[in-house]
Amino acid sequence: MQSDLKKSLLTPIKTLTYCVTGEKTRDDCTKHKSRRGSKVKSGVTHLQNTHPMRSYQAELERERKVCEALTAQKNAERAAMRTHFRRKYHLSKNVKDTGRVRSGGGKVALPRELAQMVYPEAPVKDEAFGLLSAFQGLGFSAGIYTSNKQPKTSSTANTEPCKLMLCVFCEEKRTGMGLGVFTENTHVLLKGTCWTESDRGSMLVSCVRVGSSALGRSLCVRPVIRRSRSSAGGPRRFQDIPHTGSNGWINLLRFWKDGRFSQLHKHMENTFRQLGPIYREYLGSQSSVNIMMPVDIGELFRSEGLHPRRMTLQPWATHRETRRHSKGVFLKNGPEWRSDRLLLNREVMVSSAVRRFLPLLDDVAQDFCHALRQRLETKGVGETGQRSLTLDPSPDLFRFALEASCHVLYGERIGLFSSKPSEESERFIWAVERMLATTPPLLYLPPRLLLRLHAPLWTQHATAWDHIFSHAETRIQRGFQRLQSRSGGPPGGSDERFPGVLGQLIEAGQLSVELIRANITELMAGGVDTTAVPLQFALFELARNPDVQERVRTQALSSWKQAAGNPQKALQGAPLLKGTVKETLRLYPVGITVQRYPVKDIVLQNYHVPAGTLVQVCLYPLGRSHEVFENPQRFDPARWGGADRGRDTENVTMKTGSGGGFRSLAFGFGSRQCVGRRIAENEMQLLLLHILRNFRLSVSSTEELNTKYTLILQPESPPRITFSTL
Ligand code: HEM
Repeated sequence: MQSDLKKSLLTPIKTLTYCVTGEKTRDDCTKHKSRRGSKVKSGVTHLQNTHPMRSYQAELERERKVCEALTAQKNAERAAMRTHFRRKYHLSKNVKDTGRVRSGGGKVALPRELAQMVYPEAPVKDEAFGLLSAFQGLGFSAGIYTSNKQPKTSSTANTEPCKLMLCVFCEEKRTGMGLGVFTENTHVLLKGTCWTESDRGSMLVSCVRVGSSALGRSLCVRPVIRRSRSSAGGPRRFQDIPHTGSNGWINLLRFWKDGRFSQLHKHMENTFRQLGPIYREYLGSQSSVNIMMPVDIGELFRSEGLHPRRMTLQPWATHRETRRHSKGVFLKNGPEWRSDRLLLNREVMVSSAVRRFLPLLDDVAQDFCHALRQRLETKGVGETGQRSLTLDPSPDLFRFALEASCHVLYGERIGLFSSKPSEESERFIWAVERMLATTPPLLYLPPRLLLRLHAPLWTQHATAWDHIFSHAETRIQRGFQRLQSRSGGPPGGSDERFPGVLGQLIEAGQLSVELIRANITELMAGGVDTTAVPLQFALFELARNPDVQERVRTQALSSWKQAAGNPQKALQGAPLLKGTVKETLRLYPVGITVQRYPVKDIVLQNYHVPAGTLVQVCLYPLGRSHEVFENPQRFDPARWGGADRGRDTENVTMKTGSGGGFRSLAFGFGSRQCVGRRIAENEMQLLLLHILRNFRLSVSSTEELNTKYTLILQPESPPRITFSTL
């Protein structure tokens, strides 16, 4: 019975197997088919039960299980990381985490490097980046350091054991996830990319995840990728631009936690080193593409359009809106900006305007030196005529900048070099400093919400602005009265003195009173710290480079002599003074970025960047880049061509097509560049001229100055400088 049953079942199965495998002749098959007639059909329904199909299905099932296990493991890893970071940063709990960890088998075996990051024994260098890169291998959107779509790499190739590496370019040791060994070109970076010593900028090495080998193993390094600008496929996609993590809020949290806002310039420099000459950054709700190479800046400049736009400083704009003040050129955009800007250019940018205000700046600079000489005589040490005094010059420089601004803008001296400067002026300086310091943290928060909440940060910011406005208002009122009394005077007896930019604007009568007020207040607010701070850096650099100081002095003295008291001629004959200002701003750019929204799609570093993207030119890394400047650490005013008198080689090297220019950008570029540029440049050069004529500068330590960023770049603590009479 049993054997009968076996036979009756096995025979059709065998026959069908032959049909499928072809082990027997086709004839057999057909013979059988014809013999069994309609039964064949029912045989086909059993096809799935045949041996090869069963094994195939079993294999599929095995693979599915492996796949599920891998996914569970991957999810569990992510969950473990999330839990870790949630705990660490006190973020709200996600119920999925425990579920995922359970589905991953309860005990999640993290790759060794990952485990080290989650439970570090010793903090790794550059921890914040380590945390970010921890997400990289997991394909977790919050922290990918290189482009989010990495090219696939064969898992067999170049998977070498991970080790501690030394990057020959930045000479930093790298540890953590994604480390790999790369033999051919000697060095490799774990987080993203690095330029090789021999071919910086074009050879990139990046970490990629290699299929399932990333689970339980480290990431591996793929071979050098040559990035060709003329790649046959055209520019790469915007999404492929390397970035510092796609979750802006996590990035923002990290920025706050690490106090990275005050070191934004250094952060940018490091990020370029790690990711190459272009990267994207998400911070809170903002995102930008950051660049630093002159060739890219040239490209950006050519796409800025007729009404170039910068990133709006929202806290400033909100202050104007809530107080119902008009906005000046700094905050305006479009045709409105352009018409105001053209009128202002006439009063502060064109050479006839410069000729008008130069003598006023010269007066203030000479008075500064006179007051300092007197102080040396009374408080300095040494014999009469050879006195020296060591001091922190920053309070004096702030007073100088305010006095100079008031003289040029209002045509008024406010007596800040007297032994007892007015309290009102001191309060103004304090208000500008407060306003600048409270701006960066407010940039990433909604000011109107803070206003409603009466947040102290917002209150401080708004109060500082109110103070700046009331200071300007008093002077503007006085300016109007002065002009009225002047126009009411006897015919022919009018006062021919320069009435200041304010007076010029009133006389021209093309801007409304409200717009004059808005613009003059902006010029006042923008004109003090921006010049006082670079002057600190300039004095420090001259003091710690005595040879440079001597060369600049020699040229300045001879030019001053020849100019016979004409400040304009004196500056023209001493281009090293201009070089000193440029060199100072190269190393210590006041505003660390210049931003633009291109009006058309552009290609930067062979990546497509759509119109309307916020692109930031990062001035600090640019000024210190070996790619752009020879020996960038050296303070060398002659690099700008001042050694042979009267030539401004910046213009000579300004080859827009090749990006040959676009190296000295502290004042921005194009039609939207700093409107106070001519005031600032001349003010600083004249002060340096008179200081070098009067004093020898020295410092006790030639160590680098630590810097911090509070909307402007400034020394962490002001340098002390010794002034000795010549
Ligand atoms: C060393 C000193 C200074 C530096 C480095 C500096 C830098 C800058 C930069 C980078 C910009 C943006 C330019 C752009 O987007 O292309 C700017 C804009 C501006 N600066 Fe300055 N600045 C300085 C001094 C001054 C002074 C003395 C004043 C006023 C007297 C001033 C008033 C302004 C104003 C009103 C704008 C907005 C211009 C516009 O949007 O049209 N700055 N400055």
